[in-house]
Amino acid sequence: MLIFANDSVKGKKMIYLSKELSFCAAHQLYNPNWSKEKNEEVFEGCAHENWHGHNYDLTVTVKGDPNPETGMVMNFKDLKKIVKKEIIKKVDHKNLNLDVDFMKGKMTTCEVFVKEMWNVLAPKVLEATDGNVQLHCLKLYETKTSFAEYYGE
Ligand SMILES: Nc1nc2c(c(=O)[nH]1)N=C([C@H](O)[C@H](O)COP(=O)(O)OP(=O)(O)OP(=O)(O)O)CN2
Repeated sequence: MLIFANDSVKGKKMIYLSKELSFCAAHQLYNPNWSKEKNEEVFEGCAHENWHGHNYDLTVTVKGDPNPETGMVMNFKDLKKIVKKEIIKKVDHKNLNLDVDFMKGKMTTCEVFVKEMWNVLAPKVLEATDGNVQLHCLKLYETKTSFAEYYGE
């Protein structure tokens, strides 16, 4: 089902609401079209054939107007449920290269990973809020000092 954002989302009283979630996953950065040597040259230790792991931190930010009756853009609990169901359960304690449907055949860099998460989450947030709330930003920390942000464009 295709749901479009309601006009109110584009209004001026928009509030940005964020929820942070964490997960652990294994991966490898490896381009199958390149030689082992080239992969090791470009990706260094991240190309190691027996994988390596990260403790990822994901910040999900949505935007909308507070509902006049609840005072909420969206209940944090509902946002958490969506992210857990659509993302965390699929990636936590998994191998991103082998186990995750939405990453099949993709490079598992922080950039590609955050973009693919967006493609999964954006329609689910709209659907769950009848088009009243939009995904605004995903911020994915791969390490404490390395992260990618995506705004859907
Ligand atoms: N553009 C990208 N570059 C790198 C990615 C990536 O996803 N996108 N990933 C890696 C590694 O997998 C690694 O997780 C991150 O590397 P790095 O930031 O160097 O990690 P460190 O823990 O060594 O960082 P410090 O500088 O020690 O804090 C590599 N590049």
